[in-house]
Amino acid sequence: MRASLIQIAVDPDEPVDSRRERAASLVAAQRGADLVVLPELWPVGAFAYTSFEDQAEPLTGPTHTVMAEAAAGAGVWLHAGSFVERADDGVLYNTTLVFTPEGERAAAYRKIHRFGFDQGEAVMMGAGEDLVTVALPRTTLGLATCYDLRFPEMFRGLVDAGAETLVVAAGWPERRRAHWSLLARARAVENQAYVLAVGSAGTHAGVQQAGHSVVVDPWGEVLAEAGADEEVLTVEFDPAKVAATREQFPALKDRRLGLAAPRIQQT
Ligand SMILES: NC(=O)CCC(=O)C(=O)O
Repeated sequence: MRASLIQIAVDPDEPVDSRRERAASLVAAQRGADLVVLPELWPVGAFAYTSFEDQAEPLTGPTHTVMAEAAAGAGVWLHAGSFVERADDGVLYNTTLVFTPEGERAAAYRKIHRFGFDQGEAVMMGAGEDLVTVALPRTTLGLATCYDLRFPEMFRGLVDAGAETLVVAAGWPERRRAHWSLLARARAVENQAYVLAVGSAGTHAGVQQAGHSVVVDPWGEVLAEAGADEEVLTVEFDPAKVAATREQFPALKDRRLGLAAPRIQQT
């Protein structure tokens, strides 16, 4: 399979509509790929909290329209990163869209773990409740967004639901880049799955982005890694390697599920 990770730069001086058109052009240039992935909140910027209200869109708003057309135009599965969704009841969500090569929406995932502790996204947005997987012809995607990367139990849930390729769309800051690289590899090794982690470039509301999108195989090897600036990272990977790795080194079979609520001995 060939995947293209579009590490788009978010420049506050670029109008959102222009960036949307630019993202669509970048997707159009990926014809021939099986899967194209964009990062978290690239229309507005993951840390541009003061713009969330103004830039919120309904599920089928401009980002949905432009990305559906881009997927169909290029004939690719498109993980369109995430955008600020305003639900019918007015609640905002950090929502990821996935489109088929025909431009049909295959999935929508609302970010489960909101970042910011007592501010920003954590107080401005609702939390998703559902794990989401998407069956492609040769692999099943498990969807996660940025801060989700820190929660291994979520990824194990995705694997239990059949995910073999874990896609993390992020707007990860440069100052915690070491965590990004480490956690992407950890999620791949512990789940014996591919991890496609796509970040953004540029500066979101003064927060320098890490870039360094990365693709890790089920053995924890880094297959490809981007630099800090805008670029498209293209990688070929073999989905069959997930089953092969799980068979050759069957650690997932050694899970002690009965200990999910372990007895505690205190002395
Ligand atoms: N947008 C995010 O979720 C940022 C996450 C982050 O900065 C971190 O986990 O560190």
